Amino acid sequence: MVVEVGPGLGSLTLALLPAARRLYAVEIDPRLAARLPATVAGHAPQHADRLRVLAADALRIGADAFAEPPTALVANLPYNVAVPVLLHLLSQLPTLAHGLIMVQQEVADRLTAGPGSRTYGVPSAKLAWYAAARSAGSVGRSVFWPVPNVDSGLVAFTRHDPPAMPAAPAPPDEAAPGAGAPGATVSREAVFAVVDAAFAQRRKTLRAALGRWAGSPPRAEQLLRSAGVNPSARGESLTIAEFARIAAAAR
Ligand SMILES: C[S@@+](CC[C@H](N)C(=O)[O-])C[C@H]1O[C@@H](n2cnc3c(N)ncnc32)[C@H](O)[C@@H]1O
Repeated sequence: MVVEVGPGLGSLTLALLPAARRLYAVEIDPRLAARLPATVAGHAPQHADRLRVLAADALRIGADAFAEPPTALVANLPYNVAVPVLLHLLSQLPTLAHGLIMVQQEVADRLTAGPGSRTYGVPSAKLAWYAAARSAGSVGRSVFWPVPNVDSGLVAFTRHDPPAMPAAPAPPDEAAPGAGAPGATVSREAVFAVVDAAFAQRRKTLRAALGRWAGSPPRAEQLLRSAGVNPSARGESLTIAEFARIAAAAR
């Protein structure tokens, strides 16, 4: 059960159909969406019954649009909305277990970067909440016509469970109630709010960058300590598990 976002004229669609039991092609342009069945009927008639075209915006689509739960995303993602589309689909389609996407090379670098890397940021940390991602190669601009002014990169991902909350390392009098308790859960929205705040001012220490989010820098420092995170660190050095611990400390 494959989802392809932005099939356009259908060149990738035609390559995917032999390998997919069902292919949901999500295309925002109604003229391109309307042409796709005829393209497939003309070039791959033996697989035409596998295709389902959804004339829709991938940024707004939900699980109810799919008659069968999709398990894989394979797409040459529209470059201007690649990250929001990827994160939206991972949030809306819990059955999406893995995928291979082509995006602009800079975006591929950001999606696959780990903590401490210059390119590690909001897309890397948020994707890490959902999945393990790795670079799966690069595609030079010269293979496209017209030649674009960017290179492209392939990103492969495999969904994993969100980080588990470990026991709070701080003494009980410093810890917020319930912070970091074993097995405790924290919402994705709460974790992503910490990620957004930390990277909004990525050059600042977490104590300063999270000041507004926490209410004040001293309160941010208190929460960071109870989460076992150095208040002098910067967001770019934190794993998604550490962001989750900070969010848990604030509950
Ligand atoms: C980079 S082209 C890819 C075309 C084709 N997949 C290929 O590999 O040659 C982007 C395609 O995504 C579509 N698109 C752009 N934004 C979209 C969105 N939010 N939801 C669904 N499709 C979108 C465009 O209409 C276009 O067909």
